[in-house]
Amino acid sequence: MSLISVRDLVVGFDAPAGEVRAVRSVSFDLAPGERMALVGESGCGKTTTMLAMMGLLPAGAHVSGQVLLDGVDILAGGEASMRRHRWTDVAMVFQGAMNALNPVRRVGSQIVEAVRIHGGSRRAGRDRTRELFELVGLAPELAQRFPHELSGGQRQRAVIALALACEPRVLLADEPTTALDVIVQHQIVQLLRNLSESLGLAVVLVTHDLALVPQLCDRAAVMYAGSIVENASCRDLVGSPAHPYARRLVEATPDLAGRRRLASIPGVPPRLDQPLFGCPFQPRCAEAVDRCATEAPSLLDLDPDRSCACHLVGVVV
Ligand SMILES: Nc1ncnc2c1ncn2[C@@H]1O[C@H](COP(=O)(O)OP(=O)(O)OP(=O)(O)O)[C@@H](O)[C@H]1O
Repeated sequence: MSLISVRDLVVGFDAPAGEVRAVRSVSFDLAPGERMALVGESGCGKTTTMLAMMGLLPAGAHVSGQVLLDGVDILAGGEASMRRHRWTDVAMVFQGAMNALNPVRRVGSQIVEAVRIHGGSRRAGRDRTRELFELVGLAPELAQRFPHELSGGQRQRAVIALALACEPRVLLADEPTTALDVIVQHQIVQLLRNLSESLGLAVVLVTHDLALVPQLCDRAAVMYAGSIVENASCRDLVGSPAHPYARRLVEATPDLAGRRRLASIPGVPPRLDQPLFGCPFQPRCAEAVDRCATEAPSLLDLDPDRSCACHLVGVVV
């Protein structure tokens, strides 16, 4: 059985011009220790999906669908149920988290506090901090430092340690390497991989940088305008992307495109506060046919390991 399954997740936000439908029926499953990426351009609904899984959407958000943990829908029980599972079962490293540590408190004390909030003693918090620092590759004495006394990479390790304080089974990592140089990026990705392997931690990596994905993940779901348009193993997605948008993403990623000519993706994603007709990628798709403008494609299985939402895939691509 899956550890965590997202089923038909829909999220809308009230906005002056009408409801912003940020997530449109997203579904995926994650087994213990599995690592999946959620990839796509800015604004396609990646962060909103993660916040919904944490029960941390802002007021005014409408959510439907299910988040099944061990087969039980944790969304259905409202905030009380989310509070039981947040941090202890599902934890998140937020976008820009390196700046999210409390600047006036020593790093170690922030982890002690997290353990205490969840019922542990101060002593247990200190022991856990030592354990976590070792786990994320930080020298124990760094626990006494303030966040500004750490390097960017050390801060991100501390943020990951904080997220792991209550031994979650699922870690949602939202752009965890943004603002880090390439070498440190690689180290953080390596750390997440080691943690996943040694702890059996399931990881969702949210990123717009497809080049990072094969370094960490087994599979990737490509999101466009609030929907998953392709879900495949990293090897298939990078080696032979099926959806035209996924192909453009691969071509637009220097490290993956190799010596291939780099192509940018012309046009912009559709507004999410307007009704969408047909395939949302159709206005930007060089291969679109008449049907694409009027009929929304469903996400269909191409084989047991890959699904894709495109009228052309499996026909003439
Ligand atoms: N609180 C909110 N109120 C209204 N609209 C919102 C709110 N939060 C997000 N949105 C909109 O929802 C859509 C999806 O945003 P989201 O942040 O999930 O995308 P993303 O793929 O994570 O992008 P990024 O990589 O830039 O974070 C965007 O159009 C965004 O403007």
